[in-house]
Amino acid sequence: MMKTSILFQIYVIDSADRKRFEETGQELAELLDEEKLSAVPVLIFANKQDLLTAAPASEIAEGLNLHTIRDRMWQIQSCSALTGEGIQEGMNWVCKSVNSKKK
Ligand SMILES: Nc1nc2c(ncn2[C@@H]2O[C@H](COP(=O)(O)OP(=O)(O)OP(=O)(O)O)[C@@H](O)[C@H]2O)c(=O)[nH]1
Repeated sequence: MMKTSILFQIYVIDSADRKRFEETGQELAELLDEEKLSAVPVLIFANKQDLLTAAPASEIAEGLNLHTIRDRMWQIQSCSALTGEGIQEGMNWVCKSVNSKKK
């Protein structure tokens, strides 16, 4: 029997916790450096968008230098785990990316 494994990464950021953006950026960079997971699609959820204090996804993307990622597909999706907003869109992107890699 042939075994296939589907790999992807999901990273959840608290968009309202600006104090931790720097730490978050370092953690994400380490995650992306992980050799074994190179080329694996990565979805970044910019969570807690229901809060007025939340930084917009575009600002987070810029702060984390996401546009410098070249070795894998990536997507940042604003969402709220509280209201459910954006979760489906994010998961759709993951499914699409995983499928496009299989071809
Ligand atoms: N307003 C709001 N609160 C959220 C959202 N998602 C999670 N929370 C709240 O944030 C708090 C932390 O959530 P956890 O699920 O414990 O997250 P965690 O990453 O384990 O938290 P840390 O221990 O801080 O790293 C909880 O009180 C959640 O209810 C969201 O989208 N909006």
